[in-house]
Amino acid sequence: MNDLTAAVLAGGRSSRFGADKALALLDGQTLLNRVCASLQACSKRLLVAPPGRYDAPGWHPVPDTRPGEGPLAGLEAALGAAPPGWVALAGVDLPDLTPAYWQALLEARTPETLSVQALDASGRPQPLAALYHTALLPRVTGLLDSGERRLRLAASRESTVLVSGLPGLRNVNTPADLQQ
Ligand SMILES: Nc1nc2c(ncn2[C@@H]2O[C@H](COP(=O)(O)OP(=O)(O)OP(=O)(O)O)[C@@H](O)[C@H]2O)c(=O)[nH]1
Repeated sequence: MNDLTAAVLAGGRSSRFGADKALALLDGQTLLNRVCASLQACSKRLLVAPPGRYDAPGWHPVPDTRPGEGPLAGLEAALGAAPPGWVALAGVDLPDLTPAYWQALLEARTPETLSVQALDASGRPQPLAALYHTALLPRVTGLLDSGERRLRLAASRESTVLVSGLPGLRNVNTPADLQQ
């Protein structure tokens, strides 16, 4: 994962969880540390979150360009801070991601690809554990400027490769999600 920039998004409100879910524990580790561990092999590692909120050694803090405006805005900050090339974007609330998951996405790229996303158990792409090319930055900025906030529109269908059958897509939104 040498040519990959990691970007973990941790600027959310955790309103459904009721406390900061980045700091919730699963098997003795915070969700933030678990997600970061899956991307530790990346050459550059960015943590997109409010300044000073988390202590993550080895992770470069990146402030949101549009604080509180959601994951698409977090992606804009990540693509703007990354060197040209591929970015692995991860929500802090996907604690079962592994290096093997990211490796599978990397291997699915083709020359025309600008995003690689995995299909979850219900067959929907998971845009919060996905690869994005920095060439998408103008599109993402245009979407945000026009009032769009849906992360799934960050890349066109034609430029997105979908991968099925990958484990690791548990998404923690509520305390009950942690028990499953
Ligand atoms: N940097 C950044 N990350 C965000 C922002 N909004 C959400 N995230 C992150 O994106 C991921 C998915 O967030 P959600 O679960 O949809 O939103 P949330 O605000 O964390 O939680 P809820 O308040 O329960 O909706 C999490 O890792 C959040 O920390 C934002 O504005 N900036």
